[in-house]
Amino acid sequence: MPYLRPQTPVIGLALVCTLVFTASWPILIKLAELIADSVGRGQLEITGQIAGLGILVFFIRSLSLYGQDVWIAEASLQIAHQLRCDVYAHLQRLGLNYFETTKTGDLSYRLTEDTDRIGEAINQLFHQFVPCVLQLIVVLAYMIYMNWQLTLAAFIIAPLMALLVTMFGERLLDFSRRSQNRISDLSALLIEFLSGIRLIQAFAAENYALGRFTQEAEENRKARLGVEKIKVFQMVLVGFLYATSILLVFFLGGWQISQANLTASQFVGFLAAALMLVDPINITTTNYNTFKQAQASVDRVFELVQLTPNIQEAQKAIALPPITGRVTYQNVSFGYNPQQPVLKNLSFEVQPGEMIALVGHSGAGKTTLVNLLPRFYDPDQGEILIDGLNIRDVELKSLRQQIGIVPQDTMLFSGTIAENIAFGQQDLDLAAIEKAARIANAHQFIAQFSQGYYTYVGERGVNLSGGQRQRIAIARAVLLNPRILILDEATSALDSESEALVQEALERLLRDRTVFVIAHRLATVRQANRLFVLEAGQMIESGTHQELLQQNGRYAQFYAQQFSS
Ligand SMILES: Nc1ncnc2c1ncn2[C@@H]1O[C@H](COP(=O)(O)OP(=O)(O)OP(=O)(O)O)[C@@H](O)[C@H]1O
Repeated sequence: MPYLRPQTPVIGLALVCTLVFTASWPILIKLAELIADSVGRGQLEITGQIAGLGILVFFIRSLSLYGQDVWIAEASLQIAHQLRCDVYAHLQRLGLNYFETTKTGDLSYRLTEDTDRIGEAINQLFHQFVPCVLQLIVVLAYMIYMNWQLTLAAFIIAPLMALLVTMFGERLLDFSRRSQNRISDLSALLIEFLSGIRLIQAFAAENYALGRFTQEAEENRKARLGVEKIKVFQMVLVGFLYATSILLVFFLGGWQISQANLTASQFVGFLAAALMLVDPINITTTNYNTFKQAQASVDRVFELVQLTPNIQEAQKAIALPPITGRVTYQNVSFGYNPQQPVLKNLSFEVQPGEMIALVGHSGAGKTTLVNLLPRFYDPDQGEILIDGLNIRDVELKSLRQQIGIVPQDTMLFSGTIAENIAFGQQDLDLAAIEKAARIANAHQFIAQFSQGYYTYVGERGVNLSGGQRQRIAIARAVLLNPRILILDEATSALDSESEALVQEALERLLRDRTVFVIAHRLATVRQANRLFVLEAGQMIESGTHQELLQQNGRYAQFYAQQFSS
């Protein structure tokens, strides 16, 4: 309803057209009766006049049909569009934990196909269903007025038809749900396989992938076949019952004519009316099926709307003022699931401009520790403060805008290099983008492309090397100019020239900021003001590289394993 309401003026206009269209039915029936009469009597002039009138009625009908269909299309497409945008906006607010456990293909299917199906159902509701129901009522009323006995004969089977259609509708809903879930699974699998095609080819796993794909496609075929069988069976049955009723009408009509209770032309008029019911009966039955299928889509789409983001803004959240970058963790504990704590009672304070290198074995909790700072997750216990303000009390956007992240693998979105550097910003300031790219040692390679900053990257564009991507990510962070920076150092080795360029760019980026770096390089740990050594979610040592080496504790061991060679 909230989506239909804004469209009421447009739908209202369409319904006016529908009424005009419907009103033409009894007129046409009357004209059919009159023309049959005049043809029977051989009155050519009157036949011509009636035909002329008929053309006028058909012309007005056509105009109103056009208005009705165009306005309804406009309203239903607008509703589907609005719904799609709203659901996407809602999805974006859900926490990372949701996306980690959900298949992208499934979500994308719900936002594309399912939403379309809902729009299609709304279109059919107003474009076909309402006009057909009105037509049924008007024509039926006119038939009763003409000859109630014949009408009764024609509709004696109607309750049985209605019962069958409803019964089939319920089964159809069930099958549609299954079928839509299946196709959604198929599209999820397809996205997974296509994005991992390198791996599939590298492992010569084509047959394995094809096997899984075929199996999923087969399930989809079966589910679809179920839906189609129900629809076809229902259509055939309704058609059979309808034909039976018409034959009954012929029998009763013939009897009435033989009794002189009915003239042949009246019978033609009645039959014309009865024929005008064929389409609406067929269409309303098909529409009913479409609605049942759309109901499954509505369930699937609104299931997403009902998800509540696990990261909520406080009711009286304030915008985080420009920060200096002091970060405090107070007794922070966190686990992705409650039974398995990943961070255990962490407490530390980092001063503005300090560079902290996080070191520890894989799985020690380094990424998790920094993920809590932009509130990708909230701690189960304890508090995190920035400049003395609890991050739960500030607006998410203002918090995240002041924290820059340079990930290990840089994701490039389809678009120009300039758009990728100024990612998330509405207006592109090319001078600032170029300046950032120069600081990030990226300007040189960008300038070599014939389109420069307007070169298309990502899907359908040029592919950049690992080192180039990293420098784009650094340029992004330079442009954002955050006080706090999180850097996940790439583990994959670059060639020495590229490595030197990235290193130099990083050194410029890190200057005068509070930095958390998940360190994989010796140069970084040496450069850091302090190292935090994590093990099983606890900070077991902290200090400078030299201090920790002198302590000859866990870091010294770790250093010997990781860096000394
Ligand atoms: N999204 C997640 N859901 C559930 N468990 C997770 C998730 N991310 C990480 N973990 C678990 O939390 C623990 C810490 O992971 P984390 O990624 O923080 O370690 P790390 O020190 O950054 O490791 P690495 O150096 O390998 O990246 C690991 O046991 C990991 O399996």
